[in-house]
Amino acid sequence: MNKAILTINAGSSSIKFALFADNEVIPPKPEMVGQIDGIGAKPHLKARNAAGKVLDDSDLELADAPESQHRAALAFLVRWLHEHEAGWEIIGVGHRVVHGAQDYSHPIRLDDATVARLKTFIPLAPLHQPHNVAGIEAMREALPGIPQVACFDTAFHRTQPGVAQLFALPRHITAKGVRRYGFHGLSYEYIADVLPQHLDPARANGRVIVAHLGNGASMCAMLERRSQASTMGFTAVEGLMMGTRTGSLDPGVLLFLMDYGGMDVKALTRLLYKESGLLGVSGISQDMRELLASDKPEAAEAVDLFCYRIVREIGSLAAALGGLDALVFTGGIGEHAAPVRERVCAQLGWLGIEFDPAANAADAKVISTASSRTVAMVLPTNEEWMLARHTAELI
Ligand SMILES: Nc1ncnc2c1ncn2[C@@H]1O[C@H](COP(=O)(O)OP(=O)(O)O)[C@@H](O)[C@H]1O
Ligand SMILES: CC(=O)OP(=O)(O)O
Ligand SMILES: [Mg+2]
Repeated sequence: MNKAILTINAGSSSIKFALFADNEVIPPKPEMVGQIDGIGAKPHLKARNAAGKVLDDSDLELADAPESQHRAALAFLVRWLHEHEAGWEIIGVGHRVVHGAQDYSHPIRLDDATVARLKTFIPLAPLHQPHNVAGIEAMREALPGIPQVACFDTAFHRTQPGVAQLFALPRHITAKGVRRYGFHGLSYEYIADVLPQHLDPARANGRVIVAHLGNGASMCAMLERRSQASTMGFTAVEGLMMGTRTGSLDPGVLLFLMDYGGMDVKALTRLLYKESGLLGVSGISQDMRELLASDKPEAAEAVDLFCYRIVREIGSLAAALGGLDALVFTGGIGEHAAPVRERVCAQLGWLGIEFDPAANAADAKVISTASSRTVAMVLPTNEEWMLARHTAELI
């Protein structure tokens, strides 16, 4: 049988998985990819093999209540994999784990003690960490004895200067670990890794901002391809406006809502993570495709705010870097939503970006003109490949 590494990215409403062949090196293209999305609402499984053949595309009947559908979906996935992994021997499983706090700046092999440690970070990432841990537990149970590895979204950002990791809080609170961590690290690590293949060395190692725009969205400022600053901080709710998350919000709003709106922690968590962002402002959808296709003014306003917040934060990150040599778009929206890239880049002439609308509309790799002082480009991310590579290294 051929050896393979399985990767699991258990998110807030989806579980993405991929199977990579492992013969000494791991090729960037998986043998099989799939995802169960719509968890908590209308779960649906889609999977295809390396040749693009659809292996499954069906709604799942998961009887459980929405809150327990994650576990049910994982159990289903384990059964499904057993039926479809014919010819592959899984020798390791790599898990994306959103929060590694201050403890982990590198991927780790998982055991009972480390899994227990990861559970203590659940309050730091309530939308992600419980699902990440559930994925680990389900896979450890389903594949006993097979090594499992955790790769952290926060790890890439541990190179940030101290000042970029601090809140203006009293020291005893900072000492409890209330500091800025940053997320989407596997995506940034991948982009940092491939940047020299796409840019001249001076630019690739220069002042680069990467905009990871997916359901969750953040940006990272890099120098010498190492993280210097990020828009996300203590939790994955800071920074940019997202699908259903507010992004940065005047903390006074929270005090007001607690004092006069009768909202408690649970209600505020729901508001900040699930009811706001593109969904909250548009009142229509969290899905950028739907908003771009809509002619409702609320949809247009949501997209306007999304782009405006990106432009504002690019200004902030460029200030931290002392200028800008390249801007990279990635993630579902960054890779596919040309109108979003256009609105952002059109407002960045002052940072040296001379935008090329035709290249952008054609989804070209470089979307700035040949004479542009700063390069703007689109690079598809590959978090799964980073997971597989780290897992292979550690086992
Ligand atoms: N062709 C497209 N045009 C505009 N937006 C798109 C397109 N394809 C995907 N998106 C958007 O990308 C977002 C999901 O990004 P993705 O990176 O897949 O999310 P996740 O954070 O779940 O990994 C959604 O808002 C979706 O509407
Ligand atoms: C950290 C984070 O926001 O992740 P995602 O984009 O998968 O929601
Ligand atoms: Mg994502």
